[in-house]
Amino acid sequence: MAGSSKPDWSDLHAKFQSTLRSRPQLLPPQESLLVAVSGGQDSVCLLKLLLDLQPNWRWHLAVAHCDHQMRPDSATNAQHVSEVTGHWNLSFYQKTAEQPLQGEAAARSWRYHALIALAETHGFSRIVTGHTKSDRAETLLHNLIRGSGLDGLAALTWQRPLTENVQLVRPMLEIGRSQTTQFCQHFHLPIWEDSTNQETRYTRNQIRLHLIPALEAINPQVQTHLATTAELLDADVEYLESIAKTLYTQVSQPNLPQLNRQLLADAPLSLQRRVIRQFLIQWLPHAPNFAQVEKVTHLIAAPNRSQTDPFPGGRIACVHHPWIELKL
Ligand SMILES: Nc1ncnc2c1ncn2[C@@H]1O[C@H](COP(=O)(O)OP(=O)(O)OP(=O)(O)O)[C@@H](O)[C@H]1O
Repeated sequence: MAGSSKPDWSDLHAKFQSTLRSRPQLLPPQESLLVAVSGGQDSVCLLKLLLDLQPNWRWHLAVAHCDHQMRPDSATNAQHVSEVTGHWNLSFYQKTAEQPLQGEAAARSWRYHALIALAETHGFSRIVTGHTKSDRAETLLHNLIRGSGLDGLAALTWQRPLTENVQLVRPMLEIGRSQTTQFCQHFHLPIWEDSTNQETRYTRNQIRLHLIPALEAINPQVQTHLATTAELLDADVEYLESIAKTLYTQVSQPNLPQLNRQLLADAPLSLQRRVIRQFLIQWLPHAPNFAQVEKVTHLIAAPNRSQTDPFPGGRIACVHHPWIELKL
């Protein structure tokens, strides 16, 4: 395995460094970074890049691995990451699920909680993941197929707060998976091959193995173009969300589940939907889906005393002019 004390500078090192310089808020010098390493090529590539740049940037680096217990070889996978980390003289933190997790979504949700807990406990301000440009393109397509709005298409942002003290950072969004493959081969990095990667069991793998190659046959640059689309939409989402947030404070009551529909009536539909989504997120136990947001949006112009069916948890939205109220 190639050491990190005298890095053999590659094009990818230069590209990565240039991304960090052009986005100085991502991984500022001396920051404490908890690198989320699955053992796969993307996160191992990320770890080597960070290690090689570390002398200049003086970060405090450590590695976190989450064992979802979803595969029979998951403990060996964790052991592999621990050994790679030891070889590079970094601290290693692991979380193991108490019981095998069911499905990708459950695994992801548990993983983020586990990573946040590790970061909070050990004083890391940033969790850094190996998401690539290819992941961004695949996530955009995945969300498009599911009928997502702008927010889902602005897939995988560079950085977002997870808690008051911890940020999630994805510094490899300009790097494609073929580049991480080449990098790992060039430096003989020890990669853990995920046994589910080549299976088409999950939608995301189907997108990766079938849809992207079909789109690349039409336009070889499709991954870059999709990632650019996500980047553009991300800025639009940020802008719309900031206006919606201001409008929400103007039309809502601080501690009551009420919205002033008279004030909302003149806003564009796009903002009405965003405000109502924020309202439902604040007052319902689960994030609302599109149909639920639509039902409440229709109440803006509905006759007095109109109401929706009950939402999960039993609340209904009803019109009590000029208010839309959530009631039990
Ligand atoms: N078991 C794990 N332990 C630690 N980090 C992990 C693990 N699995 C994934 N990661 C981190 O998440 C990144 C993305 O991995 P992957 O694409 O497999 O996840 P995902 O389920 O699609 O997650 P997301 O919804 O966040 O995209 C990896 O590069 C790595 O940084």
